[in-house]
Amino acid sequence: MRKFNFIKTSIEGVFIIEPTVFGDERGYFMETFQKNEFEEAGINEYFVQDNQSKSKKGVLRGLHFQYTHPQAKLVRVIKGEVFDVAVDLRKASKTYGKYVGAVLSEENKKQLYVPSGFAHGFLVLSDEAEFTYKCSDFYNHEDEGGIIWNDPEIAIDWPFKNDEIILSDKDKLYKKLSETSTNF
Ligand SMILES: Cc1cn([C@H]2C[C@H](O)[C@@H](COP(=O)(O)OP(=O)(O)O[C@H]3O[C@@H](C)C(=O)[C@@H](O)[C@H]3O)O2)c(=O)[nH]c1=O
Repeated sequence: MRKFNFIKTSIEGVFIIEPTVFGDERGYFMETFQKNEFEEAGINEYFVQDNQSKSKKGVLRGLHFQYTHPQAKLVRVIKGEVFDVAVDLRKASKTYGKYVGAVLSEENKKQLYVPSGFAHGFLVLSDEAEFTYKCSDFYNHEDEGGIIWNDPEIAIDWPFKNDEIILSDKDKLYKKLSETSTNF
């Protein structure tokens, strides 16, 4: 029996992944990652770091990447609901500068697989959200990069208005994609 449904998106290599959920009188059980099925779907990653964050409503974390140690990410929500975004930064890609957006929630249990060569970010839609993800390379502070969340050329259709959005000081300072030199 298959444990995951891999749904292709408008960007090559990005998948929405739906788990098979086994409910019973105790609650539920699901697998959240399994090497064999992911590899069959074309996702060949060796994940080396797992992260978790909690954020309040309106918090937008992103759009982040690492310049020379890019991280593929497998992301999901364990509490609440977010709008999650992956922006294609792969120079040779026919969807360069385009994005995929998906609502991920505690309820729908969907995951987003974001390959290396993407910027990633999310906006919290619920009162609070706990977010967890696997990464294919280690965090490297010196290597961190980002793109401003409201870059008009990417034109992400965030579900909240500008004045409802809470950013870190670092995320406020990022520039547009056209002013950022990446090498993916
Ligand atoms: C991301 C990260 C942060 N930190 C530390 C650095 C800092 O003191 C504190 C908070 O870091 P940040 O503000 O960068 O956290 P955050 O804004 O949540 O950064 C994350 O955003 C999402 C969208 C991603 O895709 C991730 O890859 C990562 O960039 O945690 C680590 O120690 N390891 C890590 O892997």
